[in-house]
Amino acid sequence: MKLETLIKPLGINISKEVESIEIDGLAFNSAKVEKNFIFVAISGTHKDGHEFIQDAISNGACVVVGEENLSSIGVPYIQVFNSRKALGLLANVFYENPTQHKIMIGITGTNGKTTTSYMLKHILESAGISCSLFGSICTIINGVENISTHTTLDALTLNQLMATSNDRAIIMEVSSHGLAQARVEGLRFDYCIFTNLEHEHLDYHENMESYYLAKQSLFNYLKPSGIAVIKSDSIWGERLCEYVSSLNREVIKVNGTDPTHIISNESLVLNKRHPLRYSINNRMKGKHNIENAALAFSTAVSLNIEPLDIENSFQHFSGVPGRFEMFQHPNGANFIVDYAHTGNAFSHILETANLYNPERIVHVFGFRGNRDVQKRSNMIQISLNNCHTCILTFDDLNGVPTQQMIEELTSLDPMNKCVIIPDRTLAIQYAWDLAQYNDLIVITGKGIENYQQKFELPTLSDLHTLNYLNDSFVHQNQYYL
Ligand SMILES: CC(=O)N[C@H]1[C@@H](OP(=O)(O)OP(=O)(O)OC[C@H]2O[C@@H](n3ccc(=O)[nH]c3=O)[C@H](O)[C@@H]2O)O[C@H](CO)[C@@H](O)[C@@H]1O[C@H](C)C(=O)N[C@@H](C)C(=O)N[C@H](CCC(=O)O)C(=O)O
Ligand SMILES: Nc1ncnc2c1ncn2[C@@H]1O[C@H](COP(=O)(O)OP(=O)(O)OP(=O)(O)O)[C@@H](O)[C@H]1O
Ligand SMILES: N[C@H](CCC[C@H](N)C(=O)O)C(=O)O
Repeated sequence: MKLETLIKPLGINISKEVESIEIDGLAFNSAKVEKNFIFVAISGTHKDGHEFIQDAISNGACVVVGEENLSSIGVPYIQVFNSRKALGLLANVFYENPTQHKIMIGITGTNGKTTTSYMLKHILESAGISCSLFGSICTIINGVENISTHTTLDALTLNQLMATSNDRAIIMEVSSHGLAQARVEGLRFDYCIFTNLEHEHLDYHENMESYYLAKQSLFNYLKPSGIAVIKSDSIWGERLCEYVSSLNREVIKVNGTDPTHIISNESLVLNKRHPLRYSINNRMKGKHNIENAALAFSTAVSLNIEPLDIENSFQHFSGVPGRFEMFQHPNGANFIVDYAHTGNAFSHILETANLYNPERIVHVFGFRGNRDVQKRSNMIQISLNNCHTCILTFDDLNGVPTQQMIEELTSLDPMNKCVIIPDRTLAIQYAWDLAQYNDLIVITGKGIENYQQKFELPTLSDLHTLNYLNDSFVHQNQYYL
């Protein structure tokens, strides 16, 4: 493709000679550059792509796009205001606007994106609309599933993959990181859905306000005919409705679920346009899942799918891997595996668990390393308020040293109210052994993820020396040795 065509949406003038350069590909990582590629230099969180320009040129870059004011780099250089945005726009043109004829649905919010996306895919496919799915668990394109590396992939990969989709609709989760990093730049949505906003990712975003603004920015990508479907009964939801209206885009407000049917057949009351009560047989229990179903339901109704067909489709909905999945212990105790990793999600899951009237609730969970630490004590408090036994364990450490994580867990539990078993397998084993008929064991944080990043536990004598073997560690010894 000629550079002239490629850079049109950037609105930048270049010489005729440069315009005629033939481009064979794009890369934003110097190691991935090949002959006749454009290299887009991005100033990132850890590295600065501008420092790799010469590597990129050695690998074959014939044009470089970047933010810095550079000259004489050896190949034509195009300076832009925002390299990440430029990457999205270039990728979209290079892959020939792969989504222009598709029904594009983007879902954002702290919790519920994956669940809502699975529900919507199921409803749409039951109505004969094939869907590609991009999200935290996997990408599914033309029915082929691949494990995800990110909730929202980078702009280049997104466009590359979308160009391979023969499906009629694309349903994608759009994370706040994805929005802040312009990973969806160049895409346009027919529907943008907002689930909720809770304390999360404040390791990355400065505060709730900037976290909200990142989420809000998804709605800037609505087509002029696009529709926002917003869970509106919160301050953030209300504010978002006002914002979208100010953009002159249609808003469907979703609220009003019926909390009396949380674990039986659920009912949901939709927006003002459809003030009807629908009853769905949702195998995913909990008020939060009624909310997710209501968002999926409202979007589908707006796509002209008959409410009765939607109700019927839920009869065959098999749920979402790792989200409120129930299993039974041979002795009759029940297990719930879930992906809850915020205080609000804990409230939903544990309140739902309590509705089963178990003898005891035992909760196993940890905290991913190098992520929002401010949310942790609230999560422990909610767990302690709702459970008989809380077992704190490791989630993925993400580079945090084991001893530091042990220290962090112990300091979060100064009164030794929790049992601390760092090795997650042993923590689950402990809960398994503890479980008796009518108990409910809730394991949260990793959901369907069937791996645990490798870590080396300190030896028992190290723990003694470091004085970590306080009361909460007592139970661990028998499993640790
Ligand atoms: C903090 C963060 O989000 N980082 C993401 C970001 O990396 P970055 O741009 O900051 O990269 P960097 O390492 O600083 O490098 C800067 C630039 O130098 C380039 N470079 C670097 C080295 C080199 O030799 N040559 C070279 O060209 C890099 O390719 C890059 O363009 O862009 C990369 C490409 O898209 C992502 O892989 C990377 O995700 C990291 C691994 C990550 O962990 N992200 C998480 C936090 C994330 O995005 N999570 C959300 C889900 C959140 C939710 O739960 O809602 C997600 O959407 O997955
Ligand atoms: N509407 C909701 N409100 C509050 N909590 C929810 C809601 N939906 C799901 N949850 C909780 O959040 C967890 C994650 O749900 P889900 O995977 O659907 O969200 P997500 O937004 O995709 O999260 P992530 O981006 O971290 O993968 C669930 O396992 C459940 O505990
Ligand atoms: N098990 C993890 C889930 C992380 C969710 C993911 N969306 C992220 O933060 O990258 C936790 O308890 O924090």
